[in-house]
Amino acid sequence: MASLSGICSSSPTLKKFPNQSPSLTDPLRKDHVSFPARLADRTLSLAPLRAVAREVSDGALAAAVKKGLEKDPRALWRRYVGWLYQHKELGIYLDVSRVGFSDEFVKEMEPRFQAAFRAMEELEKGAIANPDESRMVGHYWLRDPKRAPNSFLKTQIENTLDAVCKFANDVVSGKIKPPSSPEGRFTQILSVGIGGSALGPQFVAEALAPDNPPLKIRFVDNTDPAGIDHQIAQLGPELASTLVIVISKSGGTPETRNGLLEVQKAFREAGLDFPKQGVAITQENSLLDNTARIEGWLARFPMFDWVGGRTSEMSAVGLLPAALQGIDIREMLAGASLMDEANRSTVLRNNPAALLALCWYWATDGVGSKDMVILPYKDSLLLFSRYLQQLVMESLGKEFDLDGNRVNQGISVYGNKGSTDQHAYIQQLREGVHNFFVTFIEVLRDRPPGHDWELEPGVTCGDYLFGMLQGTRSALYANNRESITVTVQEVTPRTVGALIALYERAVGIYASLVNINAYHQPGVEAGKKAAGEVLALQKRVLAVLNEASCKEPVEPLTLEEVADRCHAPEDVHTLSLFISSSIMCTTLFIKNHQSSITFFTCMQIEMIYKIIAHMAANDRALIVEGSCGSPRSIKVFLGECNIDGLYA
Ligand SMILES: O=P(O)(O)OC[C@H]1O[C@](O)(CO)[C@@H](O)[C@@H]1O
Repeated sequence: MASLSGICSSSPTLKKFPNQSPSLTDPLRKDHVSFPARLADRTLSLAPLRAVAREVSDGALAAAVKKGLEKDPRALWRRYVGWLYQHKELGIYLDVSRVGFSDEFVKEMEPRFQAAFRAMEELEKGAIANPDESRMVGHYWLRDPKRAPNSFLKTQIENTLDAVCKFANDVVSGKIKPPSSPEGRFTQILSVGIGGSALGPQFVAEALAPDNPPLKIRFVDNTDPAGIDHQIAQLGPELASTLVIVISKSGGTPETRNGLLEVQKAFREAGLDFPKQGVAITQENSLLDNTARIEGWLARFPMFDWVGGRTSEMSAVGLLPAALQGIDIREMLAGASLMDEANRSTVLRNNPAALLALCWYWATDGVGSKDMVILPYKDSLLLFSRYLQQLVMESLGKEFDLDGNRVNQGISVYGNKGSTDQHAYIQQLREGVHNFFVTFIEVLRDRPPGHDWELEPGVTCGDYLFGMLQGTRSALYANNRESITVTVQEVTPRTVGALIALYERAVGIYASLVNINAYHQPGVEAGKKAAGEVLALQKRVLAVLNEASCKEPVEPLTLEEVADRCHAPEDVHTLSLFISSSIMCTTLFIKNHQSSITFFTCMQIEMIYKIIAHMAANDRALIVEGSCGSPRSIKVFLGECNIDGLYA
């Protein structure tokens, strides 16, 4: 290993590139980030350094650090060679030389890594690694079933894989056919699912689907009616030869349910028999599973309790759509399994996932102080950053650590692809606010053999892409911006499987380092609950308006009147979720201070206003007098009175 003394020689624990920061007394500087309690040991170790640093004037400090920063190409080469990780069989390299951690930092972190390795070993043996939900975490068993903690789970995994392969073969070969398609075989997949039930399949389809797959894939991954209409319109008459795969671990996610209902309506309107073209991937006995069973859908595949949505790509969730597109899923599994094996090493420098976690910890101070920019220089890997966004942010973005301390952890992830992004935001990365570190994903093979040509003497199109990556990496480093480079030979099922496994494990290890549960997502529930409450309020608004509109003469209501009539004691809890006060709201609160309109009703008025504006924009038999731009002028009633009390 190369000596790192030249890289960060001014102090073992000196954060890299501090010459970037003009003032050590600036409260926004990262030195002033409040460290979570569990990280107090590191804070202490930085304290003497900060004391020294404060004694040095900004200019002198910058000069001192500049001297210490490694810009000598020979020393940098030694660091590169010393830390370069290679997985020979997979043809994957990991270069962490452009992240400025020191030997002392690595030494300091070693006990924590050993603890993380032990935690990972326990997890793989079937420990309850997700304590809040009392669940095992078993996505690693999916690519190596013999590691499952019992033979029942092992058989479940193997049987599911066999069933996926058989079903996909039968569909592709035309043995399983759509009932009324002139094509005589399935030609399209419409995948309905969201979050972990969409992002993996989307990434893999973009990365690996051949130019002419046996079945082409489309996604409904939202409850946006126009988006769903667009997908269905694009299918056109091919709806008759579309296999609809509905994916939801819980089987009750509203967006997915809505997507299903919309697609089923399109089938009815086209005179097609949905169950003969429907497939469900979900947990046994979920709402979706029961629906599919009762309606007699074409097939059902299980999602396991011990696989989280964001780590489900190697379950039926990812494998079935991939196999139907002609992607070699056993190769994906083999790549993931090989990577998992490497990531079981307890020697940090031989463990690529641990090396990534080390870099993340160093770059973000272990508190998410910098964002992770993912830049694959390959069009087919465009969706990798989007996939990683959920994997990293839903796993690491946590309010509390495992001991109940408030830590507000996380690392923000974004990115698209190079060199395209060089013409969008690299300007800021090079010269602007220094709040990120980059991960370059380099693919050595430009295009399949035999297709290359030189567009100028000695230079191919791919050479330009290569040059852009290397140039950007160097330019960022020259301006003290850190980067990691992951290099793969080619984008193949094997390397994609390995990349997914690499990041899954890095997230798990990093979570251990910062002592959080990476496998639950309590924060998502608040938004879901609030959305349900908005819809409940909408129903109450409609009931109130209906009652007033059934009167003779019709009684148009102001927003305050609607709110007053909607008001019920339980709103106090409900509406506290919407404390994003508006001017209208505050004004009303002050104006009506003496009256019966409470602050919470005031919150309700804002939401009622939004509900009415939304319904009015969507031809919902609502008549609004006044201007939506001045909410207090509004009076509203229903165009049709519904005496059956339909909205009650
Ligand atoms: O697969 P399901 O249960 O429909 O959930 C979809 C997504 O919703 C979440 O639960 C929360 O966003 C994700 O973790 C998950 O991937």
